[in-house]
Amino acid sequence: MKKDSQNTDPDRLLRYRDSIYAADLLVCAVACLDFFTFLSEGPKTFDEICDKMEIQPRPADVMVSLLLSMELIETNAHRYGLAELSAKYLVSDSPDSLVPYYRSLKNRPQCLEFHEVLKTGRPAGWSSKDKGDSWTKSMENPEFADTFTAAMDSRGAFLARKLAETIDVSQHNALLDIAGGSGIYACSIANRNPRLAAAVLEIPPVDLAAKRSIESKGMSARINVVAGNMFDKIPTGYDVHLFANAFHDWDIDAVTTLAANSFKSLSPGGFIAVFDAHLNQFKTGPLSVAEYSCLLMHSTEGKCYSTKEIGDILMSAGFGRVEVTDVAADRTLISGKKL
Ligand SMILES: C[S@@+](CC[C@H](N)C(=O)[O-])C[C@H]1O[C@@H](n2cnc3c(N)ncnc32)[C@H](O)[C@@H]1O
Repeated sequence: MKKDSQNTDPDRLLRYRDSIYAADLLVCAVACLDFFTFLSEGPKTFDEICDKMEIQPRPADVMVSLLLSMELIETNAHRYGLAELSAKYLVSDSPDSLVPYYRSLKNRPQCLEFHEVLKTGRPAGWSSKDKGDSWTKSMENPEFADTFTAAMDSRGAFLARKLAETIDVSQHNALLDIAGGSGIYACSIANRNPRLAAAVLEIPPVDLAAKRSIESKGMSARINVVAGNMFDKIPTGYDVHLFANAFHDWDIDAVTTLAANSFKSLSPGGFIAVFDAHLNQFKTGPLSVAEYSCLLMHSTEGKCYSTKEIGDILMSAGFGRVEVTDVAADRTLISGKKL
């Protein structure tokens, strides 16, 4: 029987799914890189880690955040060193070493893929599909795009409702949900704000999936779908730009371009709303976000950014009054105003 106090928020279920790649990255760090033995020589800077391990900054950054969040490494004065637990158990020549135990799993496909992503910086196939296309390429296939968009829609049933309860658009007129997927965020926010006009910008063929999904929610009269590429042009006439779970698919240069495109086309007085799983400013947690970042680093060109990284990008694009608000399930809303 259900207890009165039982929490039915799906936080745990989201986390089980989103953290699925994290343990493989730990195995890869221990068994493929022998990373902790390397650190046992003494604390290293991030650049030294990348140079000596011959790994690329984007995946290396995700690995370092994961190990910091797991409290397996520590940071001091921009150097990373061993924590007590890893010094005892994850260094090859320690008498208590568990390295051989981890090494016995190093041929797991996901572990080998991580080694490749770390070395090249290029993402592996979505869902570790053998010789599969990258996520960006896969999204050009209408069948994959439909399945992926339905997945995003199901996650949005909870998260979009929570965001709609949090975001204040009462002084604004028109929202553009950029890379809006099924349009569930635009629908939820429009439902809660009857005066607000709303549209979804999506790249073909996902624009068609968005149209179908919006129609199935009975929202076609309120939510327009615009087909287009957010890197080329963001349509004008909107005073709220929502990027929900969109920045995390791209590297930092691409995210910088998106923020600049947004600032250019947003109406004066409007604001950008970045909704995502963000690391804290020191990139030491939350652990659930550091774990999710492993999946994104493995399968896309992105990762989970920190609140500081996004804040800095928004400010350099020209946005002011940058604010961070907790929403739900370790997701945050970062907003910045075009003053
Ligand atoms: C992770 S999904 C997030 C979808 C939605 N915002 C959500 O949270 O449910 C990322 C979306 O970005 C869209 N996308 C990728 N590249 C794009 C581009 N160049 N222009 C517009 N949308 C793009 C994809 O089609 C996909 O729907």
